[in-house]
Amino acid sequence: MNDIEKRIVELNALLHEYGHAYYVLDKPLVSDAEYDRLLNELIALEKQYPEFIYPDSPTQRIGGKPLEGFKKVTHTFPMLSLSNAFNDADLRDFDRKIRQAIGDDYSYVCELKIDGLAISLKYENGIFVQGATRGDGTVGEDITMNLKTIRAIPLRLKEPVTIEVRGEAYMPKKSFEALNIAREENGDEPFANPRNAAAGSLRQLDPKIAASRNLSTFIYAIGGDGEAYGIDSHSEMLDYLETLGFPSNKERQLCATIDDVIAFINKWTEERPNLPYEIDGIVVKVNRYAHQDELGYTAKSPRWAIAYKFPAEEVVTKVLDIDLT
Ligand SMILES: NC(=O)c1c(N)nc(OC2CCCC2)nc1O[C@@H]1CCC[C@@H]1O
Repeated sequence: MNDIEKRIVELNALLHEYGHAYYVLDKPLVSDAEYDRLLNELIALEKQYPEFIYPDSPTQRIGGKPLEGFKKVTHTFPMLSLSNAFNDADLRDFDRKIRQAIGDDYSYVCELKIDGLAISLKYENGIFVQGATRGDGTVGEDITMNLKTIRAIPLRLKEPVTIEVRGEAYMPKKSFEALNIAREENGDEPFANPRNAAAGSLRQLDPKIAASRNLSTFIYAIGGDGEAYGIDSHSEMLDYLETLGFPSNKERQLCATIDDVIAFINKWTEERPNLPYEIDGIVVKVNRYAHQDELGYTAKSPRWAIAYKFPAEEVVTKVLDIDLT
């Protein structure tokens, strides 16, 4: 490897590290100016030596020309949905069924239910190779080009593993507000909510539009059985995803009893407006994989998980500010 290629490899590694620190850990290691200086050096070297452009180079996040359409992708493992709970009685009913099936030595993991768009990401030997929407759970759309523009999605993992992960792509509240102001100024129809805005952004055929929408993501599952990675529980799996370089939501909590689950739900019912992203509920999952295997699945969702849905907020009709002059 000559000195030029050595420098290109070094710049790739540095920019992956700095990008992870900034976009995933929210703990910058260098100034924006330093990051941009290194990125511009890499762009210049790749221009001069295109044979040394790596597919997972940070310069490849915003792809080339707009697509004609989206290819269909059949998920290796179906992307399941969640059954719903709407009140304490539903939650206690869920808990009773769990206890009847597996006894009483179990615990739950509670997660914020991110109100975005479910996605699936495929990595081969640690390199991001394909990303898709959930679609109908079995067949989704290949939106790899658009997902590459999401800075929180690593193009290269910290370990060279071959893995498929699932998560939620979302648009932060502040980005949603700014986008709608811009759309109204341009005479475009504003998006109804951040979920629609995220979905609309990822369905764009031109990746430059998706790149401009400040999307992010939280990853919350491994496709297929996590045991293959030496993991025995959901909480361990989330920690493992973080060591690989994925963003996972830190507000999760291990709950020993359904009362603790209800306390967690009450806490986030209060805290919800202060979050920088929209959530539409709390996902409750039995933690240990052995228990998940025992409980199994219905046709479309796991028996070991439930989504508590917040009550739909009554729509406050906008009071038109009438000009009284
Ligand atoms: N939206 C979420 O934050 C979320 C989550 N935190 N955890 C899961 O667990 C999956 C894996 C097992 C079955 C559902 N799913 C989520 O969202 C799903 C995507 C499709 C339907 C649900 O909204």
